[in-house]
Amino acid sequence: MNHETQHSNDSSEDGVVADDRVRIFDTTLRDGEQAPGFGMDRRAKLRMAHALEALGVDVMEAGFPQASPDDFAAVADIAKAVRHSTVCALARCQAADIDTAGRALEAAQHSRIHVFLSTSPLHREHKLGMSKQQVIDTAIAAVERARALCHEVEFSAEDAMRTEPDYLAEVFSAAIAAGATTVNAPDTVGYVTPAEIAERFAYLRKHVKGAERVVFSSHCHDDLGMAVANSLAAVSAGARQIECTINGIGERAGNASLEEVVMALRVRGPYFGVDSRIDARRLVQTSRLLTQLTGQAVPRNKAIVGDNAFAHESGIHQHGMLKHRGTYEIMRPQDVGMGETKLVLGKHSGRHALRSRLQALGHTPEEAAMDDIFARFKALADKKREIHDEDLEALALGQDPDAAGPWRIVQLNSSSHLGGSASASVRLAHDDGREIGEAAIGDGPVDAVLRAMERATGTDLELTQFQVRAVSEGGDAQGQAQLTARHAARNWRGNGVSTDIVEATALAALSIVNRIERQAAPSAAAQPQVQGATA
Ligand SMILES: CC(=O)SCCNC(=O)CCNC(=O)[C@H](O)C(C)(C)COP(=O)(O)OP(=O)(O)OC[C@H]1O[C@@H](n2cnc3c(N)ncnc32)[C@H](O)[C@@H]1OP(=O)(O)O
Ligand SMILES: CC(C)C(=O)C(=O)O
Repeated sequence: MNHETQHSNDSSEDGVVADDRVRIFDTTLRDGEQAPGFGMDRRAKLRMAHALEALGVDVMEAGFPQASPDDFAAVADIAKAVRHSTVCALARCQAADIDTAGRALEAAQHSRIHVFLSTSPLHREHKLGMSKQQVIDTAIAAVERARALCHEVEFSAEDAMRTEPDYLAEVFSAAIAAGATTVNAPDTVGYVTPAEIAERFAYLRKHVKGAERVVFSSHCHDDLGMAVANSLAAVSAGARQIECTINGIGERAGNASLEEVVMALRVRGPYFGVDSRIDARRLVQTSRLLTQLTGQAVPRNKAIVGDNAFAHESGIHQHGMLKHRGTYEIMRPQDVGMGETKLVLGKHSGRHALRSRLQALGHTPEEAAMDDIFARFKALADKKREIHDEDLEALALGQDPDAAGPWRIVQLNSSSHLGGSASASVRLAHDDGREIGEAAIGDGPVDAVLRAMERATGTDLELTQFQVRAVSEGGDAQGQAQLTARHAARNWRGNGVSTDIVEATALAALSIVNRIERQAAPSAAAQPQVQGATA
């Protein structure tokens, strides 16, 4: 099958390649998929291919058809389905691989065969057993064979960054003469530094014959954590294709992350002077689809797509964000499809963020109440990893103004015994300077703590109603204890909120005792009738 070679490289009339944008060559479905734990069958690969096309990748490397019947079928499926990206297949410089790739790509709207061959001394000698000239001859034969079977050919010099620069230029010159329209210089083992790769690409663009007619491509691995930086350094030195993967998946430590490369070019556009055509608003959904298809999640701190990428917990950051978003964000979450910025309330949060959230929930506590709410918030946050809105509601509720009073809990312990009984001990402090400790045994921890509270405060509480309800999510959810007790021929109601239901009960009892004591105080007559107290 002969194909008129059509440059998908946007080359101008005289064959000089347009320099104005970076082509995104996604290899999620090949380099990404070949890594342990990330395998996908043909159905999964087709679903991912549709997402990559919608994302706007210029090229998607759909697989390695010679690898297996299922990978051949996956490439063929994708070639049939995808219309707005070039569909690429990888092949060794062996006739059978190349012919198989050509067959798999037959239905493609725009097809590319990507042939590769090692060029470094170590690979030449120990892996291939080839001389320099044999490598060149093999590469030429492979490119010429592939040209007859697809629209365009890419040649990769595997382990290019550990290849002698002058020899690498010689190999690329031969591949271009044979018909390659893209030449790719992979950092196959993730070895090079940004300064070195920039120097190498500048050298290649100067010394490769036909350089002006082809696209130079960079394919970086992350063994030393420099894949994205190296890819961007290559762009600065003239590379106009970056090979990358969603979530940075790939061999060993993975490849350059597509979302990071794309957003670096987008956010620092003036610095790089070129951009890709990726629809960045689809980055998060594409990342999550890959997670769903492979079952491999990304870490919370993953750049661009991680759950924490636009989440702020520390009080200083939250205060800054409330004043001006640019204090701690260099892009908007909406730009990558992440939704809204999150100010996560937790033990590192400050008053500004807490007040802001309470106001959003309809609570406008007075300054004095705010200090107490903040203290209870911090105590709660020390126990819970994240504070949910329900927790805040409960705190605001639990901070019933009537509940404030002379008594406060200093220490509380309880333990259950075989057979169901329990013991509890409390240490309470009073505004008048008293500090009282008492212990009690009860039918269970709630009964025991109520008895201990009665003993410590000298207040008889005849429990008439006891309700507990979860007021937030998760295993460490808070519970709200609501008590009704009779004292001095009246019903008194109190509530307490805590992740520990025994503590919630103690707080509820304390709110009743405080209310009773305030009621008994000389100025009580001036106070309004309190909620929950009935004759
Ligand atoms: C850097 C990269 O990521 S390259 C892509 C790596 N991806 C994969 O390998 C996944 C798919 N691979 C496979 O399924 C298998 O390796 C196959 C089907 C391609 C080949 O399997 P086998 O024929 O059993 O060979 P095997 O994988 O054991 O060894 C590789 C052979 O290819 C040769 N070879 C390796 N790279 C190349 C190349 N670029 N061009 C030509 N021959 C090559 C090796 O010299 C070796 O040859 P030998 O069998 O004559 O000794
Ligand atoms: C096949 C080539 C491009 C590759 O994956 C590598 O060298 O890492």
